[in-house]
Amino acid sequence: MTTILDGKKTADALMTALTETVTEMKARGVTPGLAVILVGEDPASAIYVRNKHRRADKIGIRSFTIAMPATVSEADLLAKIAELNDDPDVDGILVQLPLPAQISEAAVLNAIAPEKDVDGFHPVNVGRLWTNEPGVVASTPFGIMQLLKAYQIPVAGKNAVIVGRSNIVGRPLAALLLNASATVTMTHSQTADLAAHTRQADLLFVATGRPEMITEDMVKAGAVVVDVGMDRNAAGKLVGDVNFAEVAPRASAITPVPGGVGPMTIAALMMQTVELAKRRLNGSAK
Ligand SMILES: Nc1nc(=O)c2c([nH]1)NC[C@@H]1CN(c3ccc(C(=O)N[C@@H](CCC(=O)O)C(=O)O)cc3)C=[N+]21
Repeated sequence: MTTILDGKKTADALMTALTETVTEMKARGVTPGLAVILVGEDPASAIYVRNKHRRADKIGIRSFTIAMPATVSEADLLAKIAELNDDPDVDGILVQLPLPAQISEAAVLNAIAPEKDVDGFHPVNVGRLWTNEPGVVASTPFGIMQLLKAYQIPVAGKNAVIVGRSNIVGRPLAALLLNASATVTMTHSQTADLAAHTRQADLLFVATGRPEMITEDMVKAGAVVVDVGMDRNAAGKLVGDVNFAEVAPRASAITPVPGGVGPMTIAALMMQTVELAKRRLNGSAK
């Protein structure tokens, strides 16, 4: 029997608990505030923006999107970030990726104040993560760790294999798994004999953006499979990076798409926005 790792249900439960925290914070005069900057029209980003605001409204977080045209200049985007860095009502700032080609992603991520960097993409927060110091962590990997925890899936000593080395998923996930004492293998588009690696995985994480690329023969029987993909297949249906129909019967547990990692990413973002806002209650400078 395969366990379906239900991200929607798990996120709902986490958010119910968080609503209580937010209610208490508001009574003490602090409403957590999240600013999202969306440049242009990436479809995955649009889904993310919509679901984020829905979730924030439900739990009492003040969230707003600043939409900028795909043609915006880097200088204008940086000026907007500077304004949000100085806005005392904004606890978290998130710039949706990817950005259009004329804008340097590094310049933008460096411009966000590390204390407001709710995505954990600023080099200071990346450094904290890799040195296992407390800090903000990218929402998708953080959400995945919360999902494993909710299902009491052991991580320490397990062979964790990650397919995909992006800055927003693969790399920070590797750090979190390492901090949780897994034995971590990073694989990517240039890995020789990918299947030889994935077949060793007790825990397999896939974040490549290649629809249904992980097939049954690439998975060890009884593995836990976490699918970070959000792709459209040839028929236009939303699918993950894992061929669910083939792989699910072989796995001990697996995330669905949709309803797996996506809702957990949003839950993680809300949790971290509230964590950043708590500093206002404690009166520390920001
Ligand atoms: N700075 C930055 N951080 C990100 O974390 C980031 C980003 N930029 N850019 C875009 C991608 C995409 N992303 C999603 C998260 C959740 C869902 C989500 O809620 N999915 C649901 C709903 C799917 C649906 O409604 O069709 C699900 O999987 O069940 C989708 C997409 C975060 N990303």
